[in-house]
Amino acid sequence: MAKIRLERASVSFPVYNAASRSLKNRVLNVATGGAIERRFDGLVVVKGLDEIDLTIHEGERVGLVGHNGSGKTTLLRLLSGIYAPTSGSAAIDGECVSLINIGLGIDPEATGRENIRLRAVMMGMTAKELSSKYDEIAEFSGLGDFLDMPFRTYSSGMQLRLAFATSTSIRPEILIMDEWLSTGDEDFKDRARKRLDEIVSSTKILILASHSKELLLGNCDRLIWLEHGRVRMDGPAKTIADEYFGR
Ligand SMILES: Nc1ncnc2c1ncn2[C@@H]1O[C@H](COP(=O)(O)OP(=O)(O)OP(=O)(O)O)[C@@H](O)[C@H]1O
Repeated sequence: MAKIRLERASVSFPVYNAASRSLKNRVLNVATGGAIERRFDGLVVVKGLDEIDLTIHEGERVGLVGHNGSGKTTLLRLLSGIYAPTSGSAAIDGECVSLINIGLGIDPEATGRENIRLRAVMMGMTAKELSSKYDEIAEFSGLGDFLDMPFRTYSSGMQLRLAFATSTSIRPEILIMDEWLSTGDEDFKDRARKRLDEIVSSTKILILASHSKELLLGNCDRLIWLEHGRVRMDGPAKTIADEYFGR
């Protein structure tokens, strides 16, 4: 069973060149950002996430909302295994794929074909899995002969096609997203939307951070409202969306 469990999980960022003398130990009176603190040894740290307790079970579709800097991306990165908690614990059970940065692992000098392989390895695909999916990825990209050209020669839409085709080729148990990837020309947009719907509906756990009420209500049944790196509210999507966005 896929499952996520965070216990008092914090992620803090040390900032070595902060103009720390100007930092007042003020109460948080702005909506944005995590808490900025000066540690006992004088170092300034930003608390991206502050002692989060969270359990997500198989079958849940969870949306993250919150103002800029409230900790959404930090939480997605923690759940994807990009960050480890600086204190507390994070147990992620299940094969997890993050579509947060689909360009990760791309080498601009390598060809499209080589980049499909690079990205696949980064996503944890085995050689056998890749060989069974390779032709489908190449075809979905619609890049034809350009697959033998270096990635740097691609237009931005072509770059996206390749990264998207590769990143959405597996069906993970846990899917992590922060935007609906649907750029590209009309033809690709349509196909991309369909493929994304497929991967979203087959995943056992979805975590989606967004500022769009429509997107969140359309895809999530539970919403978590983050504020200053803490959970402000957690509950049924509609209830929390009404509170956060207003009715
Ligand atoms: N690499 C970093 N170094 C220092 N501070 C960071 C770093 N990454 C994030 N933070 C801080 O952690 C806090 C949470 O940031 P995060 O990116 O998680 O917010 P967010 O909710 O995704 O915001 P947005 O909606 O603007 O994308 C912010 O105060 C930010 O300044």
